[in-house]
Order: sequence, then structure tokens, then C-alpha cells
Amino acid sequence: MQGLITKSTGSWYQVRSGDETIDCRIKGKFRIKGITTTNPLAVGDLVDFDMEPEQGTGVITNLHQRKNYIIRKAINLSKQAQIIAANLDRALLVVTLASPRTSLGFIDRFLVTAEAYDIPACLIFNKLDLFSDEGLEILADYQAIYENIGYPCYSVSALEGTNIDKVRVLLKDKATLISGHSGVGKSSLINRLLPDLDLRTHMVSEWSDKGMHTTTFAEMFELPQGGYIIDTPGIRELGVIDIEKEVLSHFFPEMRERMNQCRFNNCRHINEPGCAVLDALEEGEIAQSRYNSYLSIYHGHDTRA
Ligand SMILES: Nc1nc2c(ncn2[C@@H]2O[C@H](COP(=O)(O)OP(=O)(O)OP(=O)(O)O)[C@@H](O)[C@H]2O)c(=O)[nH]1
Ligand SMILES: [Zn+2]
Repeated sequence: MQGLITKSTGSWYQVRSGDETIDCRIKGKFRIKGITTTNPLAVGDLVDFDMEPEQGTGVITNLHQRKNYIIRKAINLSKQAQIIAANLDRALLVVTLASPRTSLGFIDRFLVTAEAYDIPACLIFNKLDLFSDEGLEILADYQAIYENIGYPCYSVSALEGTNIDKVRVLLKDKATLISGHSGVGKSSLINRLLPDLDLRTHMVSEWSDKGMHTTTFAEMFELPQGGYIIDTPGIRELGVIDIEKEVLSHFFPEMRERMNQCRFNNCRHINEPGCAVLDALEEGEIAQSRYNSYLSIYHGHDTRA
């Protein structure tokens, strides 16, 4: 049988197959070619499993090829790492320009990381209800920066429910990772999307009743309209990986599309003559804030605050 891992504790996996949810484990050693990780399987993985009719549980026998996956810490796969989730369709960052204001550096770092993982990213600007007309103009300016380089933006109020229907459409039938730093309203948004508030606590207690370890790595929640959201306890954002300086500009779409026109093919886009990126910056075609984030990440400054 085939199923989707929706929850993992490291020793037990909850597998969704058709309308059923089966608790599964792995028999013996389960090795996956090419990577060394502390956990072989993660939420979002598609697996094959056999039922153990007497116990009503399953044994996972095979992992399907992943289209992508995110890990904790380094993207350098020679190091031991923990896979947080696999097969993500989208990474969504909840931000706000109201307090506590999300810094553009934080947003850009998140987007770079999503690019490095090859996961399409999207920004949700929350707390729309707090903006005056002037504030709304500033909000529109920020959104234009990101929309122009291909990141869809949504303005919502999790508090009042404004534009939540648009987010629902976005999430339908997709596996979406939701991130955001503390205070932006991520929990409020998730509560809007998952009206069944008992869900989380229910699932945890059910597992501990059966004597299973309940330290979850990450969990997928099924949306009423179809699709899943992944909330990752313990990591509030995915902007934690290290990217080599030499390839950093590949993860800025507006730089990626111009760097073939730089005079030097090893151009760092910092002070080289004939740099197409610097020209575009001067022309106002590349946003200064985005370029500042590039420099900041390039020089190793922490923009996570
Ligand atoms: N005005 C306004 N306040 C909001 C909105 N969404 C959330 N808040 C408030 O912002 C605060 C943080 O909201 P949470 O949903 O707890 O935020 P979180 O991102 O999950 O943060 P943590 O719980 O700290 O992880 C709370 O006081 C919410 O009531 C919104 O759309 N408008
Ligand atoms: Zn250049």
C-alpha cells in the first residue's frame, strides 16, 4: 500500500492512505542512498508499507523519490542533518510591517533559503487592519518589490479574517510550509485555516496513550479544502542554512536573470566594472534593499533578527 507520512516521532510514523491513517514503523535499518541524516523519513514523504493485521499497524518498506526536502542547519549533505519535511509545494512566510515589524533582511534570507531548496515562496503580510491609508501605500511599495521578482504577496488580517479566503485558494491541494517569526500572527493565521482547533492536542494525546514517543519533528495538518500545511515546532523560520558566497547571486532571481551579462563571469557584483547587476541597481531596476541583503548575506552578517 502507498501512503503519505503526516507525522513522525523518529520511531513511529503516521501514514495517511486513502481515508485511513495508519501508525507505521520501519523494520531494521532503512538506508537512503546519498545522504546521511539522523532520521530516514519525514513528513511529506511518500512511502510503501505492509499491514501487520494482528497489530493494526504497518511496516514501511520503501520510500518514493523526493522532489525536495528541507533539513535543519546545514544544506551541506556530508554532515549529519535532520530532515524536517519533504515534497513541499510552497514555503509561505508570514510577515508584518506592524509591530513586531519583520525586517527586509529576514524576508530576503528566507527567500534565498527557499530558492536554495528549490521551493516556490510566497509572502503573507499580516495585520492589515492596523494600517492607515499612508501605511497601506508603504505596504503596497514593499509588495511591489517582491511581486516584481516573482514572489506572490498577500495582505491579510488574521484577526479580522480579511483575505483569508485568498490564502485558502493558494493552499488548496498543496503541501505548504508556514514560517514566521514570533509575534507576526502565524498561530492566528493557522487557527483561521484549521478551524478544528482540537486537532493538535488530540493527536498528541492519542499517541501517548498508545505509549509512543510524542516528540514530534514536524507535523502536517490536513486542510478542510484539501492539501496540507506543515508547522515545524522548534524552528520558527527556515532561514538558517549556509550558502556559499560564490553561488549566492543565483538565489536572487533579479540577479540570476542579469548575471550572464556581467563582463566577468566570476563577477561578485560588488565593485566590478561592467557589472550588469550594479547597472540595474543604478537604474532602479533592482531594489536597494534587496541588494543590501545580498551584501549582508555575502559578508556573513546576520540578518535573521
Ligand atoms: N491587529 C492584529 N493583530 C494580530 C493579527 N494577527 C495576530 N495578531 C496579534 O499578534 C499577536 C501574536 O499573534 P500570534 O498568532 O500568537 O503570533 P505567532 O506568530 O504565532 O507568534 P508566537 O505565538 O509568539 O509564536 C497576538 O497578540 C495576536 O492577537 C492581525 O491580523 N491584526
Ligand atoms: Zn556582476
